[in-house]
Amino acid sequence: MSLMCAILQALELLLIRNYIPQRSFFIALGHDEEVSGVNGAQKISALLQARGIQLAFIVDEGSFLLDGFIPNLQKPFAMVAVSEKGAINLMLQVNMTPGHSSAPPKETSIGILAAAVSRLEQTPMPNMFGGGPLKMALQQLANEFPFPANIVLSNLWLFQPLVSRLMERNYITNALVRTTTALTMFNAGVKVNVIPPVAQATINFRIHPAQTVQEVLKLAKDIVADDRIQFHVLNAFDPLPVSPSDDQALGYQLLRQTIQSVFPEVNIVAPGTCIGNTDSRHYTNLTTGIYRFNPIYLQPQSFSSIHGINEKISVQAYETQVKFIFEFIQNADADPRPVPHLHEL
Ligand SMILES: CCCCCCCCCCCCCCCCCC(=O)N[C@@H](Cc1ccccc1)C(=O)O
Repeated sequence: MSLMCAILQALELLLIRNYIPQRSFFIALGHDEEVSGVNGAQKISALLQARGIQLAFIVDEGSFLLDGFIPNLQKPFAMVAVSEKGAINLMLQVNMTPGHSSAPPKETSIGILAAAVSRLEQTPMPNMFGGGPLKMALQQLANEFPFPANIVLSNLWLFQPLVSRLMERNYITNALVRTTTALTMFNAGVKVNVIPPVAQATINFRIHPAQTVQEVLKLAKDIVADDRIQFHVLNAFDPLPVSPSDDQALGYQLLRQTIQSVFPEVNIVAPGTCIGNTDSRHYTNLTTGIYRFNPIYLQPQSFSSIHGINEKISVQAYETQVKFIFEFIQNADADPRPVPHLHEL
């Protein structure tokens, strides 16, 4: 929400200064991002496609200036998400004969389903470290760590098994190395003394970039391993393609340039994966350059306030968001050629 306001406020500032852009900019603000974007972003994207429009790149929310997410890394760094996890909303259902609770059968629909979802929760999907942009990000960050972490991260060919295990230790970095399994809904029973005929549970999987919907469904079926349980895929999509982040990648380099100008204290801009989903996934038909970055600092302690209690942004952080968008639009307008990244010796 704050990013949307910052975009509008930055545009207002540009208008006040009579700014006339050289290239075309499209501002697409969907009204239903939090409930899938099907009637907003998806329709906007279809309309632009019907008008024959191709985009150089797009920028959306989804990643931040990260501060304190990796132990021993003292300084914050900017993570521009060049990919986004896929997702499956899977409904499991058990149908059993209803009856009087005074003489219950050995197993009920609730018991069977509870055991199945518990097996899913207790059996994490495989650790896929090395199969997405994360490895590249850690290699770029290596020199920011003190000894011996710098040596470990510079030699992932040797230490990959160790680092992949360390990433599992907290639930946020864990989400970067595997498909996550979240039990989000459970419905069964309407009366205290009736054995319910139907029990339903919904599981929200977020798919690691190195896996597909079909692979995750197969793993889930193998874990559940109970023919009495029906699988209903409510909706699903594969992880998003990885957008370029090399020296020629216009959108990525413009973000890097603007981050270095607005946040001079940040040394590293690294590519990453967005663990949530954004409206940007509806625009893959218009560009191969999709970048997710919100120019604010995020600390682990404020992560739980996203979609949680007391979600907030400081006035100063909001002002910096506006400044970032204001500069970014002008940087993107200045020169169509990418700004090369200067490697330090
Ligand atoms: C090298 C270590 C780095 C540590 C990385 C830490 C990353 C922490 C940042 C993660 C924040 C992710 C927030 C993404 C915003 C997503 C917005 C959102 O909530 N979208 C909904 C969209 C949706 C999708 C499908 C149905 C309904 C809504 C979502 O649930 O993903």
